[in-house]
Amino acid sequence: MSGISSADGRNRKNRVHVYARTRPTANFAHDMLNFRPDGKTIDIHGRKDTKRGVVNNQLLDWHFKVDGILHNASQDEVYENVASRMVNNLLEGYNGTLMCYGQTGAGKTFTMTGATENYKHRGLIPRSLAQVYREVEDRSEHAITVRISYLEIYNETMFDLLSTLPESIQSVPQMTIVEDDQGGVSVKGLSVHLANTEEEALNLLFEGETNRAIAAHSLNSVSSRSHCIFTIHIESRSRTESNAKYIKSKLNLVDLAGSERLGKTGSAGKTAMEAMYINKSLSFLEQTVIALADRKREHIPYRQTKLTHALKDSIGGNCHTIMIANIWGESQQIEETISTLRFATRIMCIANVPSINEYYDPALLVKKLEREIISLKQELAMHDTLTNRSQVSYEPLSDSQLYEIQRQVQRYLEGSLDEIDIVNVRQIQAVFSSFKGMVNQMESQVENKLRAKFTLIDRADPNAIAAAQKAGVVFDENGEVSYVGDVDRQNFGIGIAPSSSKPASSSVVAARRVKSRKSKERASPPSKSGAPSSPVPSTLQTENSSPTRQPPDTRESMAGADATSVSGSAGAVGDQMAPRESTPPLRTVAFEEFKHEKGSEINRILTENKDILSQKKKQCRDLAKTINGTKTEIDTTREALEMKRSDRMEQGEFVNEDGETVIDEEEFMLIKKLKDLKSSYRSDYDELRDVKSEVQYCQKLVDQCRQRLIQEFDTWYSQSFLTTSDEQSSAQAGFGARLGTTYNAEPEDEGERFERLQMELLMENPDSAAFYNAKMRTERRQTYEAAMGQAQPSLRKPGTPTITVHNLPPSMLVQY
Ligand SMILES: Nc1ncnc2c1ncn2[C@@H]1O[C@H](COP(=O)(O)OP(=O)(O)OP(=O)(O)O)[C@@H](O)[C@H]1O
Repeated sequence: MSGISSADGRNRKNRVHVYARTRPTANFAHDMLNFRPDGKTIDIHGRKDTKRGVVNNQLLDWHFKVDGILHNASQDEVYENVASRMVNNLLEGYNGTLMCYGQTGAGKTFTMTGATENYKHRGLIPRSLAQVYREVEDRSEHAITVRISYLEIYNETMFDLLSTLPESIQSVPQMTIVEDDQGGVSVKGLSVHLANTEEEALNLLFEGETNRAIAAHSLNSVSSRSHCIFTIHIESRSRTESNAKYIKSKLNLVDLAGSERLGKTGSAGKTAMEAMYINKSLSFLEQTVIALADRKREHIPYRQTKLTHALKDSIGGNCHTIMIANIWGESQQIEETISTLRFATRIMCIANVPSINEYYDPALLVKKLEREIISLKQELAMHDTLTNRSQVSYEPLSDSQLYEIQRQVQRYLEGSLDEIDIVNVRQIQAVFSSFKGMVNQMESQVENKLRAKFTLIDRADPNAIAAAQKAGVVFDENGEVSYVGDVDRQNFGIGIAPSSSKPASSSVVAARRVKSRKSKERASPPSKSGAPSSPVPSTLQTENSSPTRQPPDTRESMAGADATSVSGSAGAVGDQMAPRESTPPLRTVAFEEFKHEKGSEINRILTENKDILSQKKKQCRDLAKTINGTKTEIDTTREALEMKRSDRMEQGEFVNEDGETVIDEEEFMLIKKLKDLKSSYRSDYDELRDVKSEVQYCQKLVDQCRQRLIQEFDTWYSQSFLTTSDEQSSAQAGFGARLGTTYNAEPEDEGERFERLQMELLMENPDSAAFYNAKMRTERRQTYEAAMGQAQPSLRKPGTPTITVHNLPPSMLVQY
């Protein structure tokens, strides 16, 4: 009978590799051990020996297939075949593990460390170190540090072979195996030594060897009874690229304790105990290997012993792993050989996917990103220069820039500015935040005003509801106000609390104590059925009848809350335009109509001025482009001229009889060109200054026209739709519907009224920026009006001649 042991995944590239190395012996059992010519298959023919027993009585022939057989191989050959590539990979950032496994005396230590007396016999560790330092030297573009650690596991206790040896096992400093987030393993308490040269590294190896615990053993007087892990740690950073990336890798060179079975050693006492620990850890290593090879297994019993735990990240995973199965080819050792090869072929089934261990230094990464930002900014600045947007800056906005943006937003809201100049993202953010700030400010102003006038009734508060009901307020089944009793209407006004003042669930009905109210006639009497049909002002009707309450313009609805006649947000446009006693049209809708009828002349002038303004702005942009082009040409010409001059100086100057320097034609042409360019630069620059002044002036005219249009509209609107003084005062209080809209008989202009209201509101806090802004605006307005004098177009009387921007001397604009 025969059986063949091999790895299921032997054709897979990414798996643990195994080489069988034989210990040379004069008594090699040629009749039992045969190596096939493929250099990979070992045939074993067992003799039935009932006295000694065989590994498996059923099988007499075994065939093991490994990755290579190193029979009578020199240390050099072993290194070249097994370790050389792995060391190369180590320097590239791959982790690697090289293990020697086999029975006591099979040559594990000889393979790993070698014989000290003969240089030729040095093992894998010193040879690996030599190659590491050769590679370090060859990779001068990298700053590579090499560190060494040497761990021994003896009877389940860990020793640091590179620190002072403890006097007894009790005084061994505690070391623990720790795992990081990426599954990496390290031994806490194990010293890791920097080794700058090969010599330093070899010294560490010898120091560790001297410290290695050695127990006398019946089979071999120098046999090691412990597992030893010699680790070379590499950290490599590029010297040329100043990036944050670096690699960190390690190569474990593991000399496992002898794997022979307890019975064979014939040991007793302390040595028997050692053998028990060794067998236990190797048997757990075997279990771990079996579990790792089984892809369905979820739990891998790494932690069962120190050995498997310490090697957790070194067998399989992202690491290159190679095992050398040391065998002793004598007939007496055949069972151990079979056992070793069995284990070795099992470990071949463990898959691994080696990968480079790259890390990022956070501090360097931040620095790198900062540098990248700077260079991107420079690139953007260059781009802006090329596209004539040189005024764009990517630095945080200064206080004065923020103030200017705030001012522009304010003017935009007032309607005196058409566009806000934005050239970069920071400005967009600042504009939005300015809008947000102003909306919040206005909301709280209106809310405060409402709170000053209304009593808010919380729907969740039964006492408040009862008090309101007592006063005549009727609530429907949804808790909405449906009716306000006639008697108490004299004392209570009704409104809806602003949505921002309370959460919707506890939203309130607001009842206001008013001085007097004569508009009872507007409230319809209760219907015949007794239920109040439409007794409340139109706002309430709209609010209550709407099945899903639309979010109206907050300011409009807040203004509406204060007035019985309001510009409601519901209803079709056509409805809004029809003059109704209780519901005037939406101001925006009415304004559109006004612009095309009553205010058409003012609107025409405004449009005309806006067109001129946009023409002037375009002219300004074109001129700036030309000027920038001329400037670039001046620079280039100047540079060429300077080069020409320095050439002339180098060659020696020609001077005529009058002592004047003689220049050649080319230099003369350059001088002439430079002169012409400078002159056109100057004249374009002057023109630009004038056009800029005209733009400023045009802007003012447009602003003024717009103000007049609004003012005229306000007058018309209040005369057409709002009749009683009571209603006018109510509408005035609702100024938030459109900033600064007024309904007085002698209307203030929009700006004045806004300023007045803002001043009133801000008097409580005169230090605030808004107060300062309002004050500044008033002063500016006064200056402006004084400067304009009679030149101001009268927009009240259509047909009055207006002054267009063309007629105004730039000097006057500059003064302004
Ligand atoms: N390939 C080899 N060439 C020459 N000598 C060898 C070879 N392999 C082993 N030996 C010799 O065999 C003896 C035992 O080897 P070694 O100590 O390396 O065995 P081991 O497997 O490490 O044993 P233990 O498990 O007890 O540590 C040593 O004297 C060593 O020099």
